[in-house]
Amino acid sequence: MTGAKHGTGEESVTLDLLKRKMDEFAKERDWEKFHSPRNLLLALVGEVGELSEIFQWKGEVPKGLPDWKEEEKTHLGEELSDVLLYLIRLSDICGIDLEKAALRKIELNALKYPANPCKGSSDNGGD
Ligand SMILES: Nc1ccn([C@H]2C[C@H](O)[C@@H](COP(=O)(O)OP(=O)(O)OP(=O)(O)O)O2)c(=O)n1
Repeated sequence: MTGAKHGTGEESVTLDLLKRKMDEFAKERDWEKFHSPRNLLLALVGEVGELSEIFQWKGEVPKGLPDWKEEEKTHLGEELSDVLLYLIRLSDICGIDLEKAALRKIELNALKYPANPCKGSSDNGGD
């Protein structure tokens, strides 16, 4: 599996690269039969639960998590990754181009929430 390079010898990470790696992972294990839309959605929600547990009962935490131990941050990175990977896989299995859909959604968000009236206010009149 190859991805674009930036001359550093390291693959540049894109949603497409992660999508292909997840596809390869499932194929190598003959797990495609388990990666149905519903199963993937439930797996995604389960991982969101595991992500939530990390923050559970901690109260508000400062940005950058300055007081967290390295292993806590590593664990956080793992759970964030599980959520991302299942989301990418779910999108792929549903035939959704997530890169395109997300860019389009950002454009729609900007139309719905024009910068000037919304600036500095979270009471933006959205749904
Ligand atoms: N049928 C499966 C099982 C796992 N994975 C991949 C996607 C996730 O990135 C990760 C999830 O693995 P686990 O279910 O073992 O979950 P955790 O890694 O969170 O382990 P645990 O729940 O023990 O903390 O593995 C997958 O693609 N398809």
